[in-house]
Amino acid sequence: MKVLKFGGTSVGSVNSMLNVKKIVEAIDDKVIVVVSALGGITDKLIKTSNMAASGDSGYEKEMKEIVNRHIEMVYTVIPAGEKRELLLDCVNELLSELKDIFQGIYLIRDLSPKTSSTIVSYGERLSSIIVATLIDGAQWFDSRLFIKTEKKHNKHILDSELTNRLVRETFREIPRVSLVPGFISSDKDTGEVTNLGRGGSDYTASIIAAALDADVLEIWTDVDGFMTADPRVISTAYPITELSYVEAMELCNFGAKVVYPPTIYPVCHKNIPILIKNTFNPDAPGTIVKQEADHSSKAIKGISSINDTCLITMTGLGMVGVIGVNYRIFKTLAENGISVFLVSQASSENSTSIGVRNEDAALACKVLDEEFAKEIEMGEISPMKAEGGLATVAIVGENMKHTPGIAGKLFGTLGRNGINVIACAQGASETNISFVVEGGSLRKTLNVIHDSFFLSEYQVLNLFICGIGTVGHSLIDQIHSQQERLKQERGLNLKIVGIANGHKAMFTRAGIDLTNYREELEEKGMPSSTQVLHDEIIGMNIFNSVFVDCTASEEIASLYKDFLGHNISVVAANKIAASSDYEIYAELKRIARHRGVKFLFETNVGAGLPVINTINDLINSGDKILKIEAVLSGTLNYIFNEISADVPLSQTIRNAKEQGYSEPDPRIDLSGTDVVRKLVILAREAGYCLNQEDVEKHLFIPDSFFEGSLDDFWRKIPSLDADFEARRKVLEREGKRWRFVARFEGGKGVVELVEVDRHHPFYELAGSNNIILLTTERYNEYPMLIQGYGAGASVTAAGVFADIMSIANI
Ligand SMILES: NC(=O)C1=CN([C@@H]2O[C@H](COP(=O)(O)OP(=O)(O)OC[C@H]3O[C@@H](n4cnc5c(N)ncnc54)[C@H](OP(=O)(O)O)[C@@H]3O)[C@@H](O)[C@H]2O)C=CC1
Ligand SMILES: N[C@@H](CC=O)C(=O)O
Repeated sequence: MKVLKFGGTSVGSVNSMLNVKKIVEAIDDKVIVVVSALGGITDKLIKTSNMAASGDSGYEKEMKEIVNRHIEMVYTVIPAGEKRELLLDCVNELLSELKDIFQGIYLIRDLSPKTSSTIVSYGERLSSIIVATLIDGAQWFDSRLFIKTEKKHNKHILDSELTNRLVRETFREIPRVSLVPGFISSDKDTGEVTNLGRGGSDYTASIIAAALDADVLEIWTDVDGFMTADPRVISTAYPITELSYVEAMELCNFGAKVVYPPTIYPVCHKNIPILIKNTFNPDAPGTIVKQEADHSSKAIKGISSINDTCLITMTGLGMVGVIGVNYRIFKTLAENGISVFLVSQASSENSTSIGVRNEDAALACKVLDEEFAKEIEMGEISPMKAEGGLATVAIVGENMKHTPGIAGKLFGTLGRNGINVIACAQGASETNISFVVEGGSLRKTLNVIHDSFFLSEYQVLNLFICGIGTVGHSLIDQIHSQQERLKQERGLNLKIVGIANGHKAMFTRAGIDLTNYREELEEKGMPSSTQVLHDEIIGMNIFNSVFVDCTASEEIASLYKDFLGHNISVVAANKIAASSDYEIYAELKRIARHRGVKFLFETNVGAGLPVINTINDLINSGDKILKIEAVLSGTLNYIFNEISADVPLSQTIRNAKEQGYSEPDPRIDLSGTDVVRKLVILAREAGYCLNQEDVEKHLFIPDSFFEGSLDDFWRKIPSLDADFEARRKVLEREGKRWRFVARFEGGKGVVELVEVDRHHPFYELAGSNNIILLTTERYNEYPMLIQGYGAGASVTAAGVFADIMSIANI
């Protein structure tokens, strides 16, 4: 025998009603069907009662709507004929009783709890007779006759013993289909109508299932079962196939409103499984709740949350070692009907925090301040401190028991994403870890935990790409072409959630489709500005996020500090920050370390060559960099390799720009600034404190060429062509080549144009290549040499990509 319960949404519309009929009639076994009121009717009954009691004649309109809803339902789901007429008689009679009760309330302006209970009972009484008529051969039973309550502490509590006996007597002979109104009951002494509380229809079904030893209790609702997290917040949440009774209890007690919490106990006691099914998607497997749920699966089964938390904290040295303080706190709160859902006490006993709903906070503080008035007056305890606008999150799962590292993983993940845990609690049962965070962090918190505990086969990195020129565009292309492979083979979901250039910016949590991102940015992007980027990226408060700077902008570099401070890693092709004032460089590194995020800029020197990582590896293993000698400018090396009798200096500069080697403003390369920046960065990474102004520069283009605008520069530069050609010829005759060399030794840096002969290691350096010679304590007689492409779109983008991958750490 099965007990099926259909909730308000399942009997709320014509289609869902017909689904209920189909589901029940398809069952071969005997079945007891418990139904709630038509969706929304209980709320409407309460609202209409309150209106009538307050003398608002608008109650009549509400009543009319209640009447119409039921009559229309009868006309649409029950075919014309004798059955419908009989049903209409019953429905009209109930509705007319209800109308009279409302009128009475309106006249005397009084609404007693007893009348309220009577009124809400009409919802289930009406819905159940409609469904009983709809389902072929169904027999209707009045649950007020066998679900009995007694009054305790001013509340109507189920009398289990009496109810069980009456249920067994009522269903001594179980018809093929029985129809029972859920939620409603009656007082065992007075016979007055009572109820089992909002959501009580689940409980009715569970009581009947347990009393009659049903094979299964099926709860038919409007979702596919218990979900791993709130699907309105977590788009990747999915139904949980199996839960133990304890796990289900933990989840539904705390946020997940799939089942009314008291429902679990009666069936758990009898070891009857609960199957949660979706009336609107009956083919979905749903969630099965039973004694022993699958232990081989993930450590946590679900995440629940309440975005309505106020933390009340009581502190004071006067609490330390004093017996009975907690007893007084909970007694006082209980006496005032305040429910506490989280308790956290320091082992020093000098502070206790309790989580209550925001609406209860003022009263809780007041009654506790009164209870501890003496201690507060003596200064032994401080007045209660209430911190509202918080959210409580719980992770639940029986597999957490005796599994080390779950709390570590949880709090580590939260910390890395800059989520501050205000209070936490874990019971010794180890099936639930609850913690409190700022309300504004709830979405990020749920995403972070869901991603790390449920989607671990797909680690997500959320990328904001700023700058889509030579490097940025190539990077996006590379990511686009590797996205699927990384997902399948490496379990990494690289999601670009923001793209910006100097004019437009676009952001989306779901990830940008990279096929036509340029057109989309142009058409749909919002105007871009440093402030917009700052506010949008921090405002999105998205987990595992990385800001990728492919601009050469000083303003964009000035954002890193705030991004790192908000736990957003930074990957920069832009050299401005790492080569700016030493204090800024050091502070950015400090913030990144402190926040547990990364500030990476490998491509700042030698594009995709592993220069900075190599220096870091040498230093970390105890080596010391004694000397750096290098050609660090791809542009300048290209120019000095390309210049010839046919290709003058000015043309080589234009060619370097076209090849994507030079800076957005090539004067940065030609003035030696780019190389100075690189040398400063290398020296700093090698452990020296060097600033750009400390580097000695011997340039080959007069300073006057860098004055004025970029257009002025392009106009003036051909005037140097003849002189350079004359000097080049002399050099050629001598069998030498120009190399722009950067040197750092003994704390001093120099950049200069050097004429090298064929014996020099830099002589053969082709194209835009870079070369770096590192003399260290270990690599002394024979320095370490790193050589290869030192500029260009694809190699630089690949270097940025490698930095991103090292954040993913896979
Ligand atoms: N090219 C190379 O070989 C290497 C380059 N780098 C570094 O990479 C960076 C990018 O170089 P590259 O791709 O060649 O430069 P590009 O000039 O080709 O591209 C720069 C991009 O940055 C955007 N941008 C500029 N200012 C802003 C701003 N304030 N806000 C948002 N976006 C902005 C530009 O947008 P818009 O077009 O709208 O102005 C453009 O999309 C530089 O810092 C460079 O030093 C590092 C190693 C090698
Ligand atoms: N403009 C730079 C590009 C790499 O940093 C260069 O020419 O080396």
